[in-house]
Amino acid sequence: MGLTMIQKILAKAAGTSSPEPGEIVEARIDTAMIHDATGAPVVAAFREIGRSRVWDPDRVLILFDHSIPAPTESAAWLQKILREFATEQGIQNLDIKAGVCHQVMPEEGWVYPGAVVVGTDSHTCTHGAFGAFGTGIGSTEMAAVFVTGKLWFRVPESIKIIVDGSFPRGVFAKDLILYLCGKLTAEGASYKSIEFAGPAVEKMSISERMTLCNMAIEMGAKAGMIEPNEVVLEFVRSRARHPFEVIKADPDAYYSETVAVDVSDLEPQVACPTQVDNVKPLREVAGLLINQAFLGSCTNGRLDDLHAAAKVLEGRKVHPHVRLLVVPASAQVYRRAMEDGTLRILSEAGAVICNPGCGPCFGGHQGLMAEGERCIASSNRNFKGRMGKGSEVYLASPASVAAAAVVGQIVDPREFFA
Ligand SMILES: CC(C)[C@H](C(=O)O)[C@@H](O)C(=O)O
Ligand code: SF4
Repeated sequence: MGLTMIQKILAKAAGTSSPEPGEIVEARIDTAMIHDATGAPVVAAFREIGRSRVWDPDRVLILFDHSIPAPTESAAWLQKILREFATEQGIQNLDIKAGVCHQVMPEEGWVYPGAVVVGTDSHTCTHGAFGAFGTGIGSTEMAAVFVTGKLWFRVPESIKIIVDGSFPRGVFAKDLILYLCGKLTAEGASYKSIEFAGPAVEKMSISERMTLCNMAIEMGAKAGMIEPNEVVLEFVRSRARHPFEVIKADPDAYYSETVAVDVSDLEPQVACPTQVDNVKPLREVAGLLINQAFLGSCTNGRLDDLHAAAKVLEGRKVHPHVRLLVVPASAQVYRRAMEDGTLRILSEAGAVICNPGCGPCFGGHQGLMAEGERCIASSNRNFKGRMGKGSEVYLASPASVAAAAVVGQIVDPREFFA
């Protein structure tokens, strides 16, 4: 029996030949990332272990993204702890302004095919878009990684999702992943690795691949992975911090489940409060009034997402009862959107453009809601009270977010793409 992508990556990182699903392996870590929201407990756990030095300061990355610039004194305090830790440990890779960790890591070459990437953030699964094994870990696990450079994993089984067809106008990768969350449910892939494949995925841009892998965790998956194509390889070749090897699944690999989808007749989707798998065709909730629209996050805060929104918003105005918050996922995205005129279009339409980071996605700052208010968001979670106690979040594509911002209610975005 052949091996899946995750089996092969773990085999290489652990120096074993063919680990079976369920087996425990100890893998070498290529990149270890902590951020401002979860970094301080890692430092505390590291101190408790009693070692003085991290195993390799050049493989440790500290990013400030959740609450930047610090909106509270306690956020500033957590960041101070990390700055001091970086200085003490000789960690050069600390960035306070680059943007959302999962966007910045590939941009800066921390993610490449075959790499084992861990972060104290659940959406570290995004990095499967580059053929890496990325996964979120806890703070004490990260402290152990800081000491040893290794971590044990139970080798996951894999689910294969084969995507065929071409997206209709106004329907995007985000609609596909929302549809899949609804179909597989929030526990449907618990501790499994999801491999996305098929002709529609092969054609996808880096950004679309990231959107898919980003939400693997919303189905409970340990990882989401896609075999890199030439576009991905071209991107990583000029950036990768270490030599890498492209790892593909064997043709006769074992999958616990195979799901086939054709996107040709997919329609815009929305995940209704308060679970990511509470997914409906968007038309079923069309007409719901919204107070806020959020375009950003590690799911959909990239240049093509801003472009999709700009296409809807060009020459139009954000509805007077709505605040549209645009938070580019990274400083690079921000600059490109500035250079190509996208930010001007969004600003002229009435959007509030914030500095790169997580912003309102997790209810941190830059746009919380009052009780009874409703937001349509391009992010990945709509849990109870996430963006403010008693408020509601509907998850959708950037196009659906922009369309709702114009009309003041949830509306089918396809009419803007006719
Ligand atoms: C704050 C952090 C631990 C959290 C996560 O791990 O996902 C956040 O990024 C989120 O999206 O809810
Ligand atoms: S953008 Fe949102 S989902 Fe992504 S890491 Fe930040 S808070 Fe988490």
